[in-house]
Amino acid sequence: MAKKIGVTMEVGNDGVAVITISNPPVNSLASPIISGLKEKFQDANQRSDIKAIVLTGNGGRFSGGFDINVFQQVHKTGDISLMPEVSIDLVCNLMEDSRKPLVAAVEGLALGGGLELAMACHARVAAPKAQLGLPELTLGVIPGFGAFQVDIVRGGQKFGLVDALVPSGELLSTSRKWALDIALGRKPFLRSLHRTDKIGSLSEARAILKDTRQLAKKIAPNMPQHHACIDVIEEGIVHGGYSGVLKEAEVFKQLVMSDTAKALVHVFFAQRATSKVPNVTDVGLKPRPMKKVAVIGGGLMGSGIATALLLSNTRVVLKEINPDYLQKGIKSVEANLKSLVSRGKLTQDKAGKALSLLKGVLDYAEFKDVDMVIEAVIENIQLKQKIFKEIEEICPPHCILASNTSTIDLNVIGEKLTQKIAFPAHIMTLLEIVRTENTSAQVILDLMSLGKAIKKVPVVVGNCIGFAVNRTFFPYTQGAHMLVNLGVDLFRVDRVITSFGLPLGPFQLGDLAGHGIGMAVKEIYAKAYGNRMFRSPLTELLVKSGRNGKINGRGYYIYEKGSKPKPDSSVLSVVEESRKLTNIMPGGKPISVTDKEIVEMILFPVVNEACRVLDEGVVIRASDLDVASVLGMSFPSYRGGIIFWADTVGPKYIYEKLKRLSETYGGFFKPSRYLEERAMNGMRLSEPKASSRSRM
Ligand SMILES: C[C@H](O)CC(=O)SCCNC(=O)CCNC(=O)[C@H](O)C(C)(C)COP(=O)(O)OP(=O)(O)OC[C@H]1O[C@@H](n2cnc3c(N)ncnc32)[C@H](O)[C@@H]1OP(=O)(O)O
Repeated sequence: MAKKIGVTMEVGNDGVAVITISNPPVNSLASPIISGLKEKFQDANQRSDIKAIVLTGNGGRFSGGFDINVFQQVHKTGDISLMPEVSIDLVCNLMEDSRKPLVAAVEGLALGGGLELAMACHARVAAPKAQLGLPELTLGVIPGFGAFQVDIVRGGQKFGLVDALVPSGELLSTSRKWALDIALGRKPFLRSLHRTDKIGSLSEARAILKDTRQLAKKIAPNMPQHHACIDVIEEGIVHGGYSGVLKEAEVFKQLVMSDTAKALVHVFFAQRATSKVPNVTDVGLKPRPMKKVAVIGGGLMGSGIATALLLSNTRVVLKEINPDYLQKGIKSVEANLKSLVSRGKLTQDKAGKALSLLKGVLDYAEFKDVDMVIEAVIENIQLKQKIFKEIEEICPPHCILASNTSTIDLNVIGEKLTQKIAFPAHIMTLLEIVRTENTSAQVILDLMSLGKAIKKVPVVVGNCIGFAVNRTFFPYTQGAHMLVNLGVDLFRVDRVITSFGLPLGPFQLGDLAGHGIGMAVKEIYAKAYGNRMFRSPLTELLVKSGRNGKINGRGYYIYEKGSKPKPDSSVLSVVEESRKLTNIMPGGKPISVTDKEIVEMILFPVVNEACRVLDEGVVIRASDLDVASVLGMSFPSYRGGIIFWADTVGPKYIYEKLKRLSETYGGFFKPSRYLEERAMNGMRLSEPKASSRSRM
């Protein structure tokens, strides 16, 4: 059925016009909707049989905001005139200043521009599950339809954003009545832009803005939209609402064209593209429900996975090898739930309900009717092989067998193994679903659906050591070790990388993961990709000196309860030992590098490996790797993900830099064939290949 896109107006006998936005699935404010709204409001204002107006959305959703596809078109064409004029023409002139009262009847989503339209009305009536929000900052822009100005005068969301909350079935009737009451003078006719009663004195406002600017500088240093919104608010406070609206429209257009907006809009669509898997989601299959899932291993990973499943209402059987470990596993699940409750993210009731779905076991008896098994034991090939051999006999034929390994080849773990799913931690949003030759389209679909149910973003990838994310990022630590062995200060490296936008520098990340694990993982990568590894003895020396990382309070940093990690200057003797052993400093003297060079020596090898991942068809499309890098490695989303960023920097530049570095420092930096080809042919890394060599 064709989508019905448009704006309708129906006028009732009571003299109230109901204007309805219709643009499935989220009633986004595409250009025809905006022109439709202008036309209907003009009409309603002119018609003498209309006393008042109600604005609403079709299909149980008010509006998901401005049409983000338009941002994408502006980015592709560079033509800002594609942005329709909304804030003055529609929001101020036709809505705010309308002679007839307007009431928003809000059900479901009212986001971004959608909420702004509701705020331009003279009152808002909402149904209980309405979701109101201004997510524009996550797209690199600010609310551009006048929201900030209205919000300032309203005194923020908590105070009076919604005038009444009514059951869904009464939403329209109450809104109509409310609109008529305003028209008849029984309720106040409030035009927000004219109000000043909720704004404090200028000096108070300036003090708040000063603090907010400092906060934005601290938490969002690389994101211009956070700073811009403070400027726009200030304009409204100092020079009045209309001035604010004009400034907002001007700044909005500048921000739409910014690199940050380009990157964030790319990530928005890239994330949605991950749910489209050729021959899986387009062949009419339906996901099967996962009612009962077994998790083997109650450690950090296993208990995290169990928590996520329980929260999605799935029965979980948690298997451990002895009562002690089982008790620990159950306690970890309880602690995870408790922490959600204490942070206000879960009610006590729901936590209790989730826990009642958990059953701890020490044998496989419960496995005979499970829909899926997720193995989450330590990274030991023999142990994993033994487990899968045992459960293959017991589980029902439809059961999906999955491993949570992050490094081991799935084909080595078990012949009948249909799946690997990676949950880096229960707090991470990425879910890598690794497809082997044995994995059917149905199983992939089932796992994608389960992934969404547990609020993860599933990305389907091919089988290789490290899969998509860990494989792409294995050179991350090595580049950092190379720099330190060349004489660069390790704490400076961490500082430079965090100011680039990663939450942790490579050394602090190593501390967090634990250096014992780091050593084991390094061996696995050395076996698979040894010809392009930089072998640094630093991790081994660190472990030898009793520094296992955060886990024992000491790594490159000192970890004390209740305080931030402190750089440990005594680790420098370990670093010196490593430098002596590698002996790579030219002429025995530390090299001198700029901050930019530090970023390049660490992240260009990552881009190089990402190119191999693309070349081998480990991901379906380049943008999947962007999403995986953002959600799995916390690569800054405002840089668009690893491939998007590399395309912004330029494949030719990266190729030439790596070539020069490889001539000086060896094979670790040698450009890959894919990168070389793209650089030579002036192609972007993200452009699809003519013929694809896929691992899926
Ligand atoms: C001037 C203004 O101030 C500027 C703005 O308004 S900017 C826009 C502000 N709005 C937003 O940021 C909301 C963005 N959307 C979302 O967060 C989520 O899509 C949602 C919460 C609305 C719905 O989530 P969910 O139900 O999981 O569905 P989801 O898969 O994300 O979206 C369904 C489809 O709607 C599309 N969509 C969602 N919001 C859209 C929007 N604002 N514009 C265009 N398309 C949109 C998605 O791309 C997706 O398309 P697809 O099926 O072709 O992939």
